[in-house]
Amino acid sequence: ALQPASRSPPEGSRYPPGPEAGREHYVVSTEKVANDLLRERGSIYSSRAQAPASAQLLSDNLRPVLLPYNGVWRNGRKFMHQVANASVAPQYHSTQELEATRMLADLIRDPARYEHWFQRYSAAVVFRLAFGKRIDTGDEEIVQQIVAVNHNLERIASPGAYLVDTFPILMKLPRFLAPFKREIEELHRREHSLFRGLLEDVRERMKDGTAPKCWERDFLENQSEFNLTDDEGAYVVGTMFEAGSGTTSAAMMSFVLAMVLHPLWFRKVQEETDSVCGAKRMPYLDDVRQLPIVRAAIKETLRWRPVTAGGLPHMSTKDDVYEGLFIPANTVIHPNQWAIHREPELYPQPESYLPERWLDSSYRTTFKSPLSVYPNLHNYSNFGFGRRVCPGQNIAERNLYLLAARIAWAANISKAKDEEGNEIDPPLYDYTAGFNAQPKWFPFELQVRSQERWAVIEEELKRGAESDPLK
Ligand code: HEM
Repeated sequence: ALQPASRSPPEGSRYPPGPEAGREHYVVSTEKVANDLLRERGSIYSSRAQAPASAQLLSDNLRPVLLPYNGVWRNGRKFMHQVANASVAPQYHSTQELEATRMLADLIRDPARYEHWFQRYSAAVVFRLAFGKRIDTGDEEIVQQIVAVNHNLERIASPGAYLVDTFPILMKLPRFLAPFKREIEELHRREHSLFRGLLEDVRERMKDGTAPKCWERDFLENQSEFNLTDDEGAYVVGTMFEAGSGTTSAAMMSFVLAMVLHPLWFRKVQEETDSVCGAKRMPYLDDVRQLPIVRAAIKETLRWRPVTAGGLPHMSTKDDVYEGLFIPANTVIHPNQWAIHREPELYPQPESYLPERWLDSSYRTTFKSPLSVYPNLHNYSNFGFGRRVCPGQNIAERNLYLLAARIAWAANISKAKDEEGNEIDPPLYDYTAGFNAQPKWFPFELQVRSQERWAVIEEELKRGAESDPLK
């Protein structure tokens, strides 16, 4: 369950282990050990290794996801919790529902671009919450810039991308001898001015009373309480947006893959949404309580194809002993989610997509009642561990249920057919290697279930546009 990693991070992990010299790495492959160390001993195992290229040069020690266990991280974390949890209150339901309707309409009109729609609308939800702006009427250029920031982070944080992560002594080179410094610092300037620009934009709109309630405004109104500088606050909000959009869309792509490969489960999800909502209205967030099959299908998707497959590594800050094993300070612990979610004692037939393991009481290690509450994603290892656990998990959870329920309610999904009418099986595992593991584009068919349902979507689009506070 706890294996030395001989300095190589697990497959799928895209965050670098940091300066290598003499550093120990352990890969954790059971939930118990991950919880024992990262959660129960959270005061020791909640830091991150500081890779010079991504944490220092690109982020200037401002990006919360990469920060060590220090005061800036703690202050940022408090803010993130507060705003993310406030954002799932009932008055924000319509925000997620409106964007979900838009996504559904675009997906039905042009299913082949499903990757684009998932990305765009996962981003749209967080964009609204973070900056009080609609992504479709907002500045398209800003959206593109944020996508570029994400790409840069992924590239620069990839293990082996920059020699300076292996030999931190290279940081001592003067700028004129270190092209990598000039290159990455330029990228930092760009992302810094983008994040600050978004903050200043809300500050300006607050002056004339046109800034809607959003995370940036919450920050500016309570800045002294959160004890964060303008730069720190801008990075907290900016990187919540960054961490929140790609992850949710990656999970949705795996959900569609699961449904194409398991048509019986897709049928069950459809039957459930039909029995709760009928044909005359689509599912809403308030219906989620009554949709255990939808929740199970999502939970099983995340188990079967965890988004952060290699897990985000934590680093210890003190010497420790675990079951007789000495773990020195500054050890990097990789919670390998791929393995954690395939522990056969907890998940029999781990390679199979079996939503029933969350719904049927004969699955003793996973089933929990009542089904109006379980399954859910609370404390689910997919979102990490302990003090570093994903602060956006509640937002992600609602988005995933809502999108899954609505796709099933609105459309039929099936395998694509070749010219001779034979079904095309999408590959079981052909995933991107990035930080967010997602299936590469695959063909499938998606059609609206009836004109009646399409009319409901169009009506809802109209109604949503009229009542949208950001219109
Ligand atoms: C399916 C969707 C998502 C998945 C699977 C996911 C997963 C994760 C994981 C595994 C971590 C690392 C936790 C650890 O170190 O133990 C993390 C951290 C983080 N996530 Fe998420 N996440 C998702 C959605 C979101 C959303 C919607 C937001 C924001 C609105 C968000 C914001 C963050 C931030 C800011 C961190 C860094 C926390 C820190 O280092 O203290 N995530 N997420």
